[in-house]
Amino acid sequence: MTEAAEIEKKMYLPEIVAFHRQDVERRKAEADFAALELAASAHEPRGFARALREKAKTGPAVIAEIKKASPSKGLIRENLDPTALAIELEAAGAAVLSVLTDEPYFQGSLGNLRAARAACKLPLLRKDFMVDPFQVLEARANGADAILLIVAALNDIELRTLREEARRYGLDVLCEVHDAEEVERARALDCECVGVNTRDLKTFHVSLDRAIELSQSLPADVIRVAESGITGREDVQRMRAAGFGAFLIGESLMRAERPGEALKALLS
Ligand SMILES: O=P(O)(O)OC[C@@H](O)[C@@H](O)c1c[nH]c2ccccc12
Repeated sequence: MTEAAEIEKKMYLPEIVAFHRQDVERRKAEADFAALELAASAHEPRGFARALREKAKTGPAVIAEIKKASPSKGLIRENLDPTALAIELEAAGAAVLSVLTDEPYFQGSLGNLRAARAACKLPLLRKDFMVDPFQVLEARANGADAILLIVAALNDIELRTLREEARRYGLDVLCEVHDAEEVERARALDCECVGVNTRDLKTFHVSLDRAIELSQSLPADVIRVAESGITGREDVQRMRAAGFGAFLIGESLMRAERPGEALKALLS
């Protein structure tokens, strides 16, 4: 079997989502809801979409992602220090940050989210597989300003429920799509940001061209985010010319010895 066929057979997304559906039940059973609500109301959301929109007026708005590992790439950055990274990426000109909080597949944590929040003033995206409204409360309680909704992972009722919950908690939504049908399903949700993932989460195949094609059909009034596989200034410039205002960049920053310098080079 070819490597691509091997990966395709594994179908990571359904496996990851199934894990989170179970895990969230366990966490809910153990949760102190009063304490979470208190922590959530103590966090004043920093305005994720607003920061992206502002930055996109004058140049590429980068969502710099703090990510230690991934199912497709394995370990990306050993000894990942969310505090140092948040400081460095803020100084280098990131518009906002994305922090992986999935533990088993991306080696992230809610602790990393809290550390990033304490270390910088940038708005933060909780990057995880949201399947239950409980995770929205958890997101705000741990300092997130936005959540990710992956259209491929959820049915329309779940999407609507999670979107409403985000609104209730004052969090913005980055809605992730990767084909025309998903764009249509996303339209009804009226999210602040729509991200086209150039990486198909079922096969891990990356295609910037396909994302560029899809950018034409995105709703006009949203912040258009190009996600994944962006490695250089040329990629950013090409995607920007195609109508993307914001860029979600993880691996190419996390592999750099000095992620701040790598970000500055991307923005130069
Ligand atoms: O590391 P990259 O190729 O620059 O990609 C970042 C981001 O787009 C990617 O991590 C991502 C996009 N959608 C996701 C959903 C879940 C977890 C991770 C992701």
